[in-house]
Amino acid sequence: MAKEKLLARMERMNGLGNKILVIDMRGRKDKVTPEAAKRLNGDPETAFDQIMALYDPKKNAPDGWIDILNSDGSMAQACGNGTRCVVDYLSKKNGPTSFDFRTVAGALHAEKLDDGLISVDMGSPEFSWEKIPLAGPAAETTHIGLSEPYEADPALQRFSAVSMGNPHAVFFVPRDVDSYGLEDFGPRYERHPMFPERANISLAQITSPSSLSLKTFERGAGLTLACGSAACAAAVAAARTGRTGRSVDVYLPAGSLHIKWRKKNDHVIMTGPAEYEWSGRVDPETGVWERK
Ligand SMILES: N[C@@H](CCC[C@H](N)C(=O)O)C(=O)O
Repeated sequence: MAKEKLLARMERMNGLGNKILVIDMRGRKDKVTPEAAKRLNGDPETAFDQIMALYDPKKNAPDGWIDILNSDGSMAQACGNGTRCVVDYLSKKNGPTSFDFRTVAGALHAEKLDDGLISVDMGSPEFSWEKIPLAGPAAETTHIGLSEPYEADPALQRFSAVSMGNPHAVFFVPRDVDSYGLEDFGPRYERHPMFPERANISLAQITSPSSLSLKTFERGAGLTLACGSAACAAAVAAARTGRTGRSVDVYLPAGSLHIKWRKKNDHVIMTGPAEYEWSGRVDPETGVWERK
């Protein structure tokens, strides 16, 4: 008789509505495959924005290595909301409150705070066109003119580019972020020839020197209710262009994230909630799953 495959523990969570699956791969040799990701996303019960696959600790990552998969099966270098979900999962299970992970983008430190919120050190932003990356030289990445094809509205023809480990284009808009039809042009902008690795496309409306509203069409996942790395990118771009200070609340449909861009070490600290929904088990190769 064929040996039954050992399923991996899977937690359905969300970070301000950003749909996350945490898959605990510690103690295993196999990997969560892009095929499994696509299958899980195709099922309405497990459809997600990102999978956070937690592997055994590696050098300089005492709490584990994290692979991030988008819902189209592609890999991402950063996921702020997903990182908070991993911290919530581990702090409930084992009790610790301070974590050091690693991803393809490097070290990732996070902490569960006394009030239940979770802070993630998202590292330093990068502004050079090669690192974002953009397709060609841009001396000043604070104000970049989008080449055609673009939307008729002038606010949608100029962006700030930031890498938070992953590529972000932030368009500062004068009106409510919901009034622009991001769902229509997001797919085209995500794959615009100026972004060789595609990009997360955000609309940001400044609402005060310490707050902004944000809507994001995520690379590899589409329109989502929240994107933590985009919140960091928008906050950094806003401060860099003098629109806000370095400490802001970023408002999303399900609540807000606090973003602080530290002067002392250039790191961006994102603080917000994570929410558990349900638990299950999954075959990481095929994406066949069951609810506990
Ligand atoms: N939702 C995430 C960002 C996920 C990665 C992104 N789609 C990409 O491909 O870069 C977040 O909370 O940061």
